[in-house]
Formats: sequence, C-alpha cells, structure tokens
Amino acid sequence: SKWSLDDFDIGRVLGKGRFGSAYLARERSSGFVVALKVLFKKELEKNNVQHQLKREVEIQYHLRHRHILRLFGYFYDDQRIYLILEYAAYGTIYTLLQKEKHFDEVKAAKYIYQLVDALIYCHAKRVIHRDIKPENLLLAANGDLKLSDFGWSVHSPGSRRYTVCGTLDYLPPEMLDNREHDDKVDNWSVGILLYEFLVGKPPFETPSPQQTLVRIRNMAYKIPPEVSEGPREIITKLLIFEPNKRLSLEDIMKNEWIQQQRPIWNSIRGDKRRVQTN
Ligand SMILES: COc1cccc(-c2nc(Nc3cc(C)[nH]n3)cc3ccccc23)c1
Repeated sequence: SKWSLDDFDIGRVLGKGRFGSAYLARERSSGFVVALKVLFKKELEKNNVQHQLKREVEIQYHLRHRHILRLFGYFYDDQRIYLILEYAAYGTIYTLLQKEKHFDEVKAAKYIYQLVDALIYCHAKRVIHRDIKPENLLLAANGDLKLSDFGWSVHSPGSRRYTVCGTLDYLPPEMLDNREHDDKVDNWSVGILLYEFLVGKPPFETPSPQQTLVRIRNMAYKIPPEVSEGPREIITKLLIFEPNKRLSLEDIMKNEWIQQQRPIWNSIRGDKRRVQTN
C-alpha cells in the first residue's frame, strides 16, 4: 500500500477505543487533516477480531456518503495497523449527549434524519451496521452526523458469531437470541437512539446486563409523558419484536414530525447559506 507513517505529522490523541487510539494527523504533501486510528496487532489477535477489522476496512472503504465517515486507506508496520479516516472535529454524539443531558426535538430529528439517510444508503448495498450507538456517531465541523465504526457491519443477512462486549442497550431481541437477522436490526437501533436523544438514556437501561436482556426480551419500556406524539409514534413503531413489522427507513424520512423539523435545521446552521432543500 502506498501510505506509511512518514507521510503524516501526528497531532494530539483524539480518544481511546477498545483496540487502540485515534490521533489527529496531517498528511504532509497535501496538508490534508485526517484521524489516524492506530490498532495493535497483538490486541486484535488476542481478541480474535482481525477478520472483523478486515471486513470493517473493506466495507467502509467502499461506502461514499455525506453522513458516513470516510476510510481513505490503511497501512501497517510489524506491531500496528493504521486506518486513515475522515476527521470529524466535534467528536462523538455520546459526549455531546452527556453534556446536554438530552437533545431538543429539532436536534434529535436532525440527527435521526441524517443517520437514516446513511442507513438507507448502506441497506441499498446490503450492508447492515449492527452497532449503532452514540459512541459510533461523530459530528463534523458543520454539525453534520457521521456514522462510523463498521467493525460489526456485515452483508445482510447476518448471524452473530462473536460475543457482544459492551452495552446490550441497542441490540434487538433477534440478536440477543443469536438468531439469524437482517437489516431491520438497524431500524430497531434507530428507535433506541431517538428515545435516548430525547429522554437522555436508552429505554431498556438497567444496572446489570442480565436485567437489560430480560427487559428487551419482554419489551418492557415506557416512553415518558414529556415526549410528544410525533417521536412517540416513531419509537413505538420501531421498537417492535417482529423485525418485519418495524417502520421502514423510508417511512421514517417521510414522517410528519421529522419533516416539520427540517426547515429549522438549516436556520440553526447560521443563515450563512439559506439553502432550502425541498
Ligand atoms: C477512538 O477514538 C476516539 C474515541 C473517542 C472520541 C474521539 C474523538 N474523535 C474526533 N474525531 C474523529 C475521530 C475519528 C475516527 N474521526 N474523527 C474528535 C474528537 C473531539 C473531541 C474529543 C474526542 C474526539 C476519538
């Protein structure tokens, strides 16, 4: 591959992930700023996830969409693998949500709209993400959402072969029972996210993974009264046990409440560009 570490000036650490860290970096000849994700081969082998990484690279490398973080390339040396990724200046939605506690309906609708736009593109290419959660949603300098971390993505239909580590909060029943599943798993996660954006925590959250598992299986959740009818309807139509009965991504885009918020998004971005996208 044509890239090497000498092609980059390395800047600050952006953050730490499970298998390595991401650094701000600048490609020397062009001055182009990127995020360099450094993964340790030993760690990957120890967790037996090197083929997941291979699939992540193959899938993300070929996806080109304004709300999907670009993977420009990769290279490696004897201990590490380096992913050359698009740099999103404002970090993760996870951090923003922690800071703001919860989003107002305009912001929640904007992020859901942009995420669903990215997922329609992925599903059209038979790619399911399978790991949609606030930690994997980055924010670009213009405030736009960027879906990242395709480490768990597969070509539909999929079946989970690896133990899920980390939160179960976003997994649909069919993935908990390790049953065969299709792209409707991402529809479920959109419902979880919309709830979490407005309420500040995911619907099935409990102190222990075991209890969370029971609550998901029993569909034991309540939408607080302060959530208005528009988002309430979308959440209720996405958090459905039977995958094929869940609201389609297209129907989310057409939803009246989502459409009502759109004119406000453009005005927030500062009326530098009054672009009426109709
Ligand atoms: C593993 O790397 C992590 C983990 C958690 C947060 C960040 C992070 N990332 C980015 N931007 C990025 C990251 C990538 C792959 N492209 N653009 C920006 C930030 C800003 C403040 C705090 C943190 C940030 C990275």
